[in-house]
Amino acid sequence: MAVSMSSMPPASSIFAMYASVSAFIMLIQTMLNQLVPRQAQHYLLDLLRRYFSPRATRATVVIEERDGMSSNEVYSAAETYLCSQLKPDVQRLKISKRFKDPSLSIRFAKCERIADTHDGAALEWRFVNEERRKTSKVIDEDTDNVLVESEKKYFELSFDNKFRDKVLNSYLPLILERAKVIRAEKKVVKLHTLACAASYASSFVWDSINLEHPSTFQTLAMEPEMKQKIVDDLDRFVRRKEFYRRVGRAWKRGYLLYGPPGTGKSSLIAAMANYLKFDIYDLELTNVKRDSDLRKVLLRTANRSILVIEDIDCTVELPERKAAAAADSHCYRPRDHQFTLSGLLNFIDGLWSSCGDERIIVFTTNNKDKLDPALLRPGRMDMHIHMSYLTPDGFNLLASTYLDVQGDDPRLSEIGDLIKGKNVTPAEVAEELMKCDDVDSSLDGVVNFLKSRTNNNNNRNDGKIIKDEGIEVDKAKHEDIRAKQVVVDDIDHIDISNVTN
Ligand SMILES: Nc1ncnc2c1ncn2[C@@H]1O[C@H](COP(=O)(O)OP(=O)(O)OP(=O)(O)O)[C@@H](O)[C@H]1O
Ligand SMILES: [Mg+2]
Repeated sequence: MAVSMSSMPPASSIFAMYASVSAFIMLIQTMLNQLVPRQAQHYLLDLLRRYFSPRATRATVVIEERDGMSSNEVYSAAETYLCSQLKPDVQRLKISKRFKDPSLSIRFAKCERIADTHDGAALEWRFVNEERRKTSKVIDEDTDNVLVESEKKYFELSFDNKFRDKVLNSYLPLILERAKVIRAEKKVVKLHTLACAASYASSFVWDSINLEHPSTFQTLAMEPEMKQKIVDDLDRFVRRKEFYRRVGRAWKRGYLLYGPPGTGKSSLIAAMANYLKFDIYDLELTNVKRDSDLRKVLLRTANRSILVIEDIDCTVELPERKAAAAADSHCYRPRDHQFTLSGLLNFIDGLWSSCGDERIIVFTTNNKDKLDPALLRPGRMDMHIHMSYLTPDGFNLLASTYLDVQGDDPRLSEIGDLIKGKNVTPAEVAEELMKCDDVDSSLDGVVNFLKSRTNNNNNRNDGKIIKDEGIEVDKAKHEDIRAKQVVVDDIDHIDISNVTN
């Protein structure tokens, strides 16, 4: 962004001003000819000209599309802001829409002038699109994409020079904020997963698709107070930019979600992303072999995003934990990886989080008691959230979203009583609710399902439990894990002791 001065008062007043200044200087020159030596005359006249020449009254800010090889945030914010409040005199626009994008993307197609006002200041924007004779290739630092530039685009923002401070210190920051809000409203949340780019040996790229997960806080069956605490915590986090800066902390927040399979951990992550409109980076650690690779992939994640590491107890092995993990976990996978949990945590706590803003990190586990203490120590994960088996309140919510049956229906209280004391997951009950279209049959199905389950255990008739990823686990071993979880769950229903207010 460059600020330039130009003298642009009305033509008549410029003429009048110059005429009187010139006459005055000529008079002085005549006097000087008689009084002052010739060498000193030049110096004095130069001083006088500078002093009396008219001052610049207009300032122009130039905002180019690119700043070197990076894209210019101010340019993109100005484009978003100005296109969001198009005036009828804008003559030509570019409209596009990618499949699945919810709304149209609008850009200027040719040079345009747009007027705006801010706090008493009249502002004039000019969009300029200059064709280039020669195309040039640049690599976008933000996206690593190769861009072919055949045109130069920039905005010029002109205003009376007396409003210079107002424009730089309040108008442009306001436009950055407005653009952020407009983009957030329109934003399609993306899910990024790691892919190994064949063309760059051992380098990783994030592949992205639109996040189609429809989970929201409204559809999530959880204790209402717990849900509210999470929503409040997210709200507080995103509005506390200044707070984090003031106390010298990286603007990041960590959540540990723990609980049995099918209780909604992944659904909660999707609900968080949909609520905040933050992209998700799903980091599958088994794909990463070294600490250095991990750093590279983390540094390629964007701000306002959620980094998710699922099943952290299974994917990060510490040497001393290998034996125990091999003995009693279904998900132990031998690996030759040269990175460590402490490497991951140090990087997340240190460099990575300090070079970005609004970062959320979520770890999930089915076995909180198997986690390394380094992950659980105070200050590491800000909030520990227990995703529990289904409760009567949770069932009411499922009945309302799946069947449109409300809480005052007498059949719900019967089901609520059956649910108390039984370890059934929301996923299991949701499956029952999906079996038929008819409300009565669905509720009968849930009642039969619940009656078939004995209190507080997960007996199934086949003696085996099929877990995620198709791995079969002995029922006895699984129940041993569940039993431990029940004890842990009772203690740590929800731990928000480290939540800073
Ligand atoms: N709390 C919940 N509220 C609403 N639906 C839920 C909830 N928990 C689970 N479900 C339903 O069950 C499905 C599976 O849940 P989800 O994948 O979120 O569980 P999870 O805890 O992540 O399981 P895992 O530990 O196996 O990864 C969801 O798609 C959703 O339909
Ligand atoms: Mg999951």
